[in-house]
Amino acid sequence: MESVIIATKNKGKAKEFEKLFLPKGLVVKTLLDYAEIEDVEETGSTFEENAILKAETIANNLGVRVIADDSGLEIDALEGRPGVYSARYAGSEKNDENNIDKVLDELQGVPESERTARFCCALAMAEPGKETLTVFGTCEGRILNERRGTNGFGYDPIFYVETEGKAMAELASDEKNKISHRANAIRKLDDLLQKRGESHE
Ligand SMILES: O=P(O)(O)OP(=O)(O)OP(=O)(O)OC[C@H]1O[C@@H](n2cnc3c(O)ncnc32)[C@H](O)[C@@H]1O
Ligand SMILES: [Mg+2]
Repeated sequence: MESVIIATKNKGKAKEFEKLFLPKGLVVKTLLDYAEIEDVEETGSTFEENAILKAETIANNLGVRVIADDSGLEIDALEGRPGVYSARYAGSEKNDENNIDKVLDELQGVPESERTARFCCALAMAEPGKETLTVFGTCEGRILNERRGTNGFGYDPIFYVETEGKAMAELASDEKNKISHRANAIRKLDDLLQKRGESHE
């Protein structure tokens, strides 16, 4: 089977990409398969900039086409935070549980109607000698007062999806993969490639 390289070390993302690309007949490889590759510093101020940084650095390093995902949670009552700092919101160690606690603390006393938020996902596809493509997907929701569900990763237990009537972490993976920011971004990438008469190979 053909393969696609995703420049991520996040196990939660890796699992989702595997399931999202399998129906396209593509096996996913991630940086978890290339332990020797060092982390790319995410110095950009937007999801797009960071996705491009990760994709181009790893594509040049490996000499092949690579897709990178930079994603996170934008909370309106926090002026868009944690945003590009989502992975390390509660400190320099990446810790999903501490990140959730920090968000819940900051939103204490904020009423339901003002707890609107969205997950964002920028994907960049880079290949040495070619123009880098970027796409952007979102998923609207609101922040719960406490955790619900154990599926998914990151902020999924406190992100309520109105259209599903469930927290993201209460959705089965195939349900999340229909409506997520990541799924929406992949659909846009597929459309862009199709318009250009290209494919993922
Ligand atoms: O950079 P890579 O290696 O891909 O892994 P990362 O975990 O550092 O990923 P990001 O820099 O894109 O940071 C995104 C953070 O946003 C959160 N996040 C992204 N997508 C999410 C999702 O689908 N569900 C819940 N949280 C998500 C999660 O906490 C991630 O750590
Ligand atoms: Mg990162």
